[in-house]
Amino acid sequence: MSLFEARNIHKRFGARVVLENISLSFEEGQVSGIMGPNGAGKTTCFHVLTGQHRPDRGEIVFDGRQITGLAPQRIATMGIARSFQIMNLFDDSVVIENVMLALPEFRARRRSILAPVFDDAALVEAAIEVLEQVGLAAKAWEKATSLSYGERRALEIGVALAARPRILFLDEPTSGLGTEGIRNLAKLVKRLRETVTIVMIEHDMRFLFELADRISVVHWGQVIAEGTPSELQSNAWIRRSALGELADA
Ligand SMILES: Nc1ncnc2c1ncn2[C@@H]1O[C@H](COP(=O)(O)OP(=O)(O)OP(=O)(O)O)[C@@H](O)[C@H]1O
Repeated sequence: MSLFEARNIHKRFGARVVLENISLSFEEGQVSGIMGPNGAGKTTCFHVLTGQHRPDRGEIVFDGRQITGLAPQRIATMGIARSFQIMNLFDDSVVIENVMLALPEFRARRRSILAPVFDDAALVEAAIEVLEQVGLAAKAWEKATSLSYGERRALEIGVALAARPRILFLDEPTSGLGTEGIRNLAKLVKRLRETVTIVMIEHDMRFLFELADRISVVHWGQVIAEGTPSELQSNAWIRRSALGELADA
């Protein structure tokens, strides 16, 4: 059985049907990609899978357990983490504090986010470990605002990893990054896939085709194609569509 499965998901906003009978499955230890044109329903799909939106129909199963309709906080504690399209960091804090605040042991021990955190050696050590995973340990004590855009993206992933998820959802991780930032992010994803299952929405085809084991193409709120990168490169629809920039590469 797949680690994560969404079956026959429907989602509408008023009269607008955004997801129409979407089924997706993500295997443990793999990088899964979701691609599709703007407005296809990809982000809505992530919102439904991670609990921000309740589906109108369908079910979501994680590690054999029904999570359909559970609150996002509950879903997060079960080992499902996500990053958002818009970066969501505490800019006035130092890098390490962003991670510390997201550690489950911080949440368990501290009642107020205003309480001092740096006197807790175990928390600092746990946060440093996460920062090492995303290549930011050397910048632990710098202000979050001093980071480059690519480093901020890595920190955002670190914040998601602080919950020690089994599956990590990334919504357009390359957005806003230049060539070097994308290259560094690709290296980071390759490292992280050793320890966490990854699902990412991505417009950058080169990035996605290089990293993903399997890709689902979402269009008009449906999965219109699915397969390995090489299977998809020969898919007639992909070759015809504007998404097929790699088809002839
Ligand atoms: N809360 C909402 N209420 C009404 N309509 C919504 C809501 N959220 C999304 N939509 C609509 O659903 C459609 C799909 O949006 P969504 O953001 O999921 O697409 P997407 O594939 O992620 O696009 P992009 O690649 O541009 O991020 C859009 O037409 C959007 O306007």
